[in-house]
Amino acid sequence: MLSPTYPPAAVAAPPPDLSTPPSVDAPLLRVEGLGKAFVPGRPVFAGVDFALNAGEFVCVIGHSGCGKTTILNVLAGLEQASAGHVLMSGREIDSPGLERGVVFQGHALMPWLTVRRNIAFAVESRWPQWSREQVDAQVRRFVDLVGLSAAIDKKPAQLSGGMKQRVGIARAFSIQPRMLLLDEPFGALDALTRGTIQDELMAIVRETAQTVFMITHDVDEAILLADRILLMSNGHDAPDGRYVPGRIAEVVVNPLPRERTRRGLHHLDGYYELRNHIVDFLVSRALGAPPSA
Ligand SMILES: Nc1ncnc2c1ncn2[C@@H]1O[C@H](COP(=O)(O)OP(=O)(O)OP(=O)(O)O)[C@@H](O)[C@H]1O
Repeated sequence: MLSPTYPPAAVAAPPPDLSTPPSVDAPLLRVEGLGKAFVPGRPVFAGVDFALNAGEFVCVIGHSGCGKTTILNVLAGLEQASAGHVLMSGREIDSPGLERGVVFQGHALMPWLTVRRNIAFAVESRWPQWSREQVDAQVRRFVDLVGLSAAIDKKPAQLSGGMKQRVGIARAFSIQPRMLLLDEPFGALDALTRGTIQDELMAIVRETAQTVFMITHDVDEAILLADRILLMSNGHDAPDGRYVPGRIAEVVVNPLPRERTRRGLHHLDGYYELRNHIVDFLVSRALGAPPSA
């Protein structure tokens, strides 16, 4: 079954242009009937279907426990699903791979290595045939992109939380993955640093046409960054006693202009409507509560 979409099709989509044939481009990633049960008979989520097109930025939002990280781990190949398939360019994902870069909330840097060596380690794994000069040029390019050139020979303990998270992002981008998987990458940062890194991430994603799947709890972050936002509901017991697994309850297409900025976001037509729609979902529908009278 297709997930409902927001805004309603009549408002969101212009009439189809019948003068050109429909696109035959297959999505980069296709998730079909995905389910995961840690406890038999009570899957965290089930029947999760979505696709990611190349160059698209998709965020997933939902309350704690609905299964966001589990889905991301399955896409990363770090966890096996109980049901369904994840296909990347038509091939099943069943293990980690360098075509998928992952950034977690904790930066997961190697504390004994400098920024340069942390990133070089990833680059050397991706291109083992590269010379030392090629590796170093790639490292410097991505360290520069996240504004850390001055800290390239420092170790993680000498960096702030925001700087460490930038190193994690530079490392993920430096292997030029076909898809980037971000699990609340800015969750531990203060609001100011978070805003700066959001701007940087957006600039890099636009520059590199990167495909991104990102988990966030921050509605404004999703509205700023995402082309589409997947709203997930939690598994719960329905009033009739049936167990209802978590699922993607709705797919929200971001109608705001793609060249938006953090500062200008709340001045854009449609911003408050979109924000209220997502917040309403989180407050009244995401946990499976019956609609209030
Ligand atoms: N390895 C595991 N063994 C048993 N249960 C697990 C395991 N991993 C996750 N779970 C359970 O699955 C559910 C979904 O977890 P998950 O971390 O995917 O949720 P989430 O939506 O990412 O939550 P949060 O927003 O808090 O990070 C939770 O109830 C969690 O306790």
